[in-house]
Amino acid sequence: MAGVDYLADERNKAEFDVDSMKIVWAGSRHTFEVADRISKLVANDPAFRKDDRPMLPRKELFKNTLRKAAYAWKLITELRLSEEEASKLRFFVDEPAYTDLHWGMFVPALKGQCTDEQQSKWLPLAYKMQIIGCYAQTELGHGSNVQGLETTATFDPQTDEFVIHSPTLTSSKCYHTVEVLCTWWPGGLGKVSTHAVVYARLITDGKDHGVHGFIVQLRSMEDHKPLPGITVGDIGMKFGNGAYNTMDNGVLTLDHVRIPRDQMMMRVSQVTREGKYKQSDVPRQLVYGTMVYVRQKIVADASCALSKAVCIATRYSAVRRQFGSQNGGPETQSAHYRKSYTGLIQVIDYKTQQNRLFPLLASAYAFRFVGEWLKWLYTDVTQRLAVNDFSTLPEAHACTAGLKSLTTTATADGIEECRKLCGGHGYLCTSGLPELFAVYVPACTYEGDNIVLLLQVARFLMKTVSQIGSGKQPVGTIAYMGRVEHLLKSRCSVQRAEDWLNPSQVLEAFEARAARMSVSCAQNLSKFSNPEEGFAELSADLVEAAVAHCQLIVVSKFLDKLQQDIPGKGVKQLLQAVCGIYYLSLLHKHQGEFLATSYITPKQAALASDQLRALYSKVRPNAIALVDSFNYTDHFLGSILGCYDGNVYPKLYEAAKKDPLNDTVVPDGYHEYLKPLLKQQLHSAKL
Ligand SMILES: CCCCCCCC/C=C\CCCCCCCCCCCCC/C=C/C(=O)SCCNC(=O)CCNC(=O)[C@H](O)C(C)(C)COP(=O)(O)OP(=O)(O)OC[C@H]1O[C@@H](n2cnc3c(N)ncnc32)[C@H](O)[C@@H]1OP(=O)(O)O
Ligand SMILES: Cc1cc2nc3c(=O)[nH]c(=O)nc-3n(C[C@H](O)[C@H](O)[C@H](O)COP(=O)(O)OP(=O)(O)OC[C@H]3O[C@@H](n4cnc5c(N)ncnc54)[C@H](O)[C@@H]3O)c2cc1C
Repeated sequence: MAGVDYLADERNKAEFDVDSMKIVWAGSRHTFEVADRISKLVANDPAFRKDDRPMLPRKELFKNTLRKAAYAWKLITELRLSEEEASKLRFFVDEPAYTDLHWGMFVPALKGQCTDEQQSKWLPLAYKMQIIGCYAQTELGHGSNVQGLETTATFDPQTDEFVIHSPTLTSSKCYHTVEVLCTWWPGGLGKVSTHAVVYARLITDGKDHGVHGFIVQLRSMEDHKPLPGITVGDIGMKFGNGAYNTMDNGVLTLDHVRIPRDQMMMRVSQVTREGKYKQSDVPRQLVYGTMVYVRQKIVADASCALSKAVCIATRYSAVRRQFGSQNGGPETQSAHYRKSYTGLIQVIDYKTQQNRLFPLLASAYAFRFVGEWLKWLYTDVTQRLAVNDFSTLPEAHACTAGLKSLTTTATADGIEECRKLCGGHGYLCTSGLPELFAVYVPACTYEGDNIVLLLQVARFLMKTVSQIGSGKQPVGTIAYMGRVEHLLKSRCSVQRAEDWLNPSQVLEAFEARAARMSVSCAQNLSKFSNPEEGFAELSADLVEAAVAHCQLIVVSKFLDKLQQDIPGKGVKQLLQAVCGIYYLSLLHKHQGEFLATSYITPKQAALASDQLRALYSKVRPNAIALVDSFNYTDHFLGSILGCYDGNVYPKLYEAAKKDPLNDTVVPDGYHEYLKPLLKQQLHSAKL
């Protein structure tokens, strides 16, 4: 059967040019070519094998990751890969490792929070990986509440050093009942990092100046042993087999560890030789800058994880057949399927399957485009910060926080839905979906718990509403609040299902819903004499208003994308249909909010559902081509159910045969545990 493409008929149905769509998905022809080349390099190199991951014991798994990371670094240096190529290599190797924290957080923290002089000392070492760093912020007792961190950095003017110390019960500041309040969670900390950016409360002359970042050396550069005063290790196994267990998330206690004064990251504020605390002109929030950077990256990654799951579920839904007539199949079926599956229905043709799958397919595209836009926004804010323009920082914070929350929640839920869409076989590790879910789901928690982040968006929204009428015109993603009077009064003008394809109508519907929910929250808040109390009491409503605002951003960026020139036969038309599925499925899911805010009528909601069904039919023949456009190799997908040729069943059978349990026909343990049991039954039966 080798070489047969069981999805060929599906591919032949496509009404658009897949090669052009691949470029749209990648972002540009150049990005496509880089990704295509690097993905093949990884797929064809046995050193990057990953199918054994779920079966390896932790120590072996971890050592294997160290080997892969060292080998990847060798390739990067020997092949002189550019930054873009190296990051694609990491992406296609598809294994969380300490290098993520080194490149993704340690280096950005040095860049964003160190002075030029400090950068010139630390960055060259980090770039060459002569030091390996992690981002040590979260403590056992504090993660979300960064202001509440209890590790201290006390300046000692005698020696010109900071004394970094983890609090214990003996510390007057400790309000917990555990004995040691250590740093807990940082990736790369447990076993690898030589250095860490540690966040601690800065104390000078007995005064607490709040949380600041410090560069702390953890391990000897000679023998990798922890330096005096430092206790460090791994925090133990995490959810799932393989999965995030390739990462050494760590625990760290610092017992009066001394570091030179110039290892405080001093871009935002400084401590002088005399111990004087000085604040630069830049806002204090820049201490949180690394998180803004990483949240933006996480949004871009969401479309990758979701598209991977959707690719698997879509291909398998076209392969899998259930029920249907036994008397002859549709003419479009391939010879193989005509023979073996005559008349059975491909599960992708069930409307319920489409109703669960196609909105996820659409979300993968939507998150791709909003991720591209967010990258642009982040670049823009960085350029502004460089010339001391801090005006767009609050919006950048709200957008990165909100979109990180929205996209990771939808992606984690979407991966699990894809597992269910694959029926029983989705539960097999060889489907790739259990590991994908286990690796992905902590994204809802790390870099800010998703609810905590939505509450940040809600604060931003409430602030914006409170400034309406003050003369300060809202701009950017919040500009619609400037038209709030109109949005509160307006009514949806849809009369026929097709009217829901009108972009300005759709945009107004999402703007009106978001504006009305925010204004309603603000009105309710104003009834409280203590605003903080009101905010806490109304937080569930505020989170919903924040979600409405973030969904509006995603919808508007997808619609904006469709305004661009998109070359390739049928590509734009298909993307219009995909975009329609994205916003109409949201409208359907949140119908209650659109109706409750009285912007649409029940009749108009019903017309939206009619249009959504019509779009499912439009997308159905293109579904396989739409997931082929992600251009994922079988290695990257790591899924038998999602393999390109659709030859699922023989591969499942072969993989099962290779399971270690099948190494012997009679299992280990038979003689100790089964035989005596069976003998005993035989004996008692005889009695
Ligand atoms: C094996 C093979 C390997 C191959 C190797 C190949 C080699 C590698 C080559 C290349 C590789 C490249 C790889 C790159 C990979 C990159 C991927 C990155 C992976 C990431 C993995 C992530 C791991 C996880 C890390 C973490 O989790 S770190 C810890 C994160 N912690 C949090 O997020 C805590 C959440 N809490 C907070 O953010 C805050 O405390 C808060 C909730 C925002 C509240 O802050 P607080 O000050 O208390 O609050 P407020 O009073 O509400 O706010 C005051 C004020 O500030 C504003 N604000 C708040 N935050 C920000 C901000 N971030 N920016 C700007 N402004 C902010 C807020 O709005 C308020 O403003 P106003 O006063 O104006 O209202
Ligand atoms: C896999 C993984 C990797 C990580 N890597 C790192 C790392 O490299 N470096 C690092 O420093 N940290 C890291 N972390 C830690 C991570 O950043 C924190 O776990 C995260 O910020 C959430 O904080 P928390 O654990 O304190 O959750 P908590 O805040 O304790 O959340 C518990 C619950 O309380 C709710 N909650 C909390 N505050 C509020 C509020 N104000 N209002 C309403 N509800 C609230 C939350 O929604 C949640 O439901 C990692 C975590 C994980 C899981």
